[in-house]
Amino acid sequence: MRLVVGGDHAGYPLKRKMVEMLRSWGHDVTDVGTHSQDPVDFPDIAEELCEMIRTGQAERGIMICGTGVGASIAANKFPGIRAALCHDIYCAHQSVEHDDANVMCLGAWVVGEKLAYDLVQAYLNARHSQENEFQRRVAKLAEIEKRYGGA
Ligand SMILES: O=C(CO)[C@H](O)[C@H](O)[C@H](O)COP(=O)(O)O
Repeated sequence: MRLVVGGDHAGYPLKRKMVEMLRSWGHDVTDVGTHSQDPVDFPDIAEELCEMIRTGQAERGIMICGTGVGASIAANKFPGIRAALCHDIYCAHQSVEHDDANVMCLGAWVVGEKLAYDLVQAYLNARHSQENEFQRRVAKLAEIEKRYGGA
């Protein structure tokens, strides 16, 4: 899968390992940074990551900050982005199956490395359900964006 991965300074150590792991699994990964533990602002990383999805350069994104909260708040500001903060396996796959999440957010201060890999695997293996109720709800999210000025 074509993936974009990013994170702030708090997420950097896990993000670096995650990029390596995803590549070893055969994914085509773009790493939008950050590339050190020098402080950066997560909204700037989120913008770059989300733009790659919005322009079709990546199918899904994974964004890692300290808690995953800032990453998810920021990513959900961008039209067309459905970001899910997932720290359990059930949400990791259901966020795609029901809600077609195209960005998964993780907190590097919250989950360990091994759980993070399992969460990402569950997220990437999941597919959005074609059932009417789930399609309808995702379409309504897009309608809300249009009504409130999103592109
Ligand atoms: O967890 C986060 C936001 O929800 C991010 O990692 C923030 O950048 C976090 O607040 C980092 O804090 P720091 O004091 O700048 O390391």
